[in-house]
Amino acid sequence: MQKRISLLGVPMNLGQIYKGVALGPTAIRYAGVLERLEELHYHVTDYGDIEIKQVAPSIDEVCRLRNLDAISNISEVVASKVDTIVKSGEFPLTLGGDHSMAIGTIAGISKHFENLGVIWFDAHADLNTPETSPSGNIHGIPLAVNLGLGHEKLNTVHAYSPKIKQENIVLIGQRDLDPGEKELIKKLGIKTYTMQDIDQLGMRTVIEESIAYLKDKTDGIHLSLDLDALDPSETPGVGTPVEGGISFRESRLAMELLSESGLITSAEFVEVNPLLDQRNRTAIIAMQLITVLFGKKLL
Ligand SMILES: NC(=[NH2+])NCCC[C@H](N)C(=O)O
Ligand SMILES: [Mn+2]
Ligand SMILES: [Mn+2]
Repeated sequence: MQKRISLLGVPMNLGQIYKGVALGPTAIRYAGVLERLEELHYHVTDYGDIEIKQVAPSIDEVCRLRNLDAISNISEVVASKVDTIVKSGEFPLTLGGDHSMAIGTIAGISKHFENLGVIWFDAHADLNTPETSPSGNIHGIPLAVNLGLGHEKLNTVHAYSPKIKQENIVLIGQRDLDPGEKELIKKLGIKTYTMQDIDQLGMRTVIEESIAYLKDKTDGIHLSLDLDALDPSETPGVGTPVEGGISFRESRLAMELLSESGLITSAEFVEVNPLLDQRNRTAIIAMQLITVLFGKKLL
């Protein structure tokens, strides 16, 4: 992995209903992420947080998505910033913020790759479309948007679409899929390791198979890690917790294997909400997973 990292906070909270997720980047910084990465001899440039102006909550009259225009505008800003970071040759490490930020991050990153792979580590698939979304919350649709299946105003962020191909995606950790998402996964044949698959195969096999699946057909892999992939007993500070999740130790193993593969070219850690957390535990776990992804060993 590269020795230069760019850290960028995206305090996005318009993709769901809990405001506290805007404090996620700050909480992960307080957990010491910058210092820990420097101890691992990375040169870290901290670009601070993207400015997110708070807007009056809105619901689009036609498609029922919440805060559509605001998220579309912010995604453009995020995409440009991340694009600049990738151009500079540094590793983009973004901290969230709700998962709707992945509309902007992947828009900025994927432009630089022919075939960007994406590992979506999440209790959810975030593959709803405006038609299938049960909530109208845009954090439930970013992966579909990146496939070009979202709303026009989101699909066209950074002036190209689609951002990624269905065969370059691996989903890991799912246990709460809406009916429309299940249909889409089957229709598109998206590689998916639900919690049942993780229990059957073990995390080592899941990650080894994921790497084997993506390795030859992609020229970079983005890790999009939603902290709600982990079990809420270990990461309670998330807005949409789902029981029966991945343990911290399995997650750490996953990060270790991804680190050793040397294939990860960008990463984001999202959905940390300190107002729903206990003693900053969720941010601390995010920080620990980040350090393992960047090569930290226990001995
Ligand atoms: N990034 C997340 N935590 N997404 C949760 C999505 C929940 C649900 N599937 C929805 O569309 O509303
Ligand atoms: Mn999730
Ligand atoms: Mn998510």
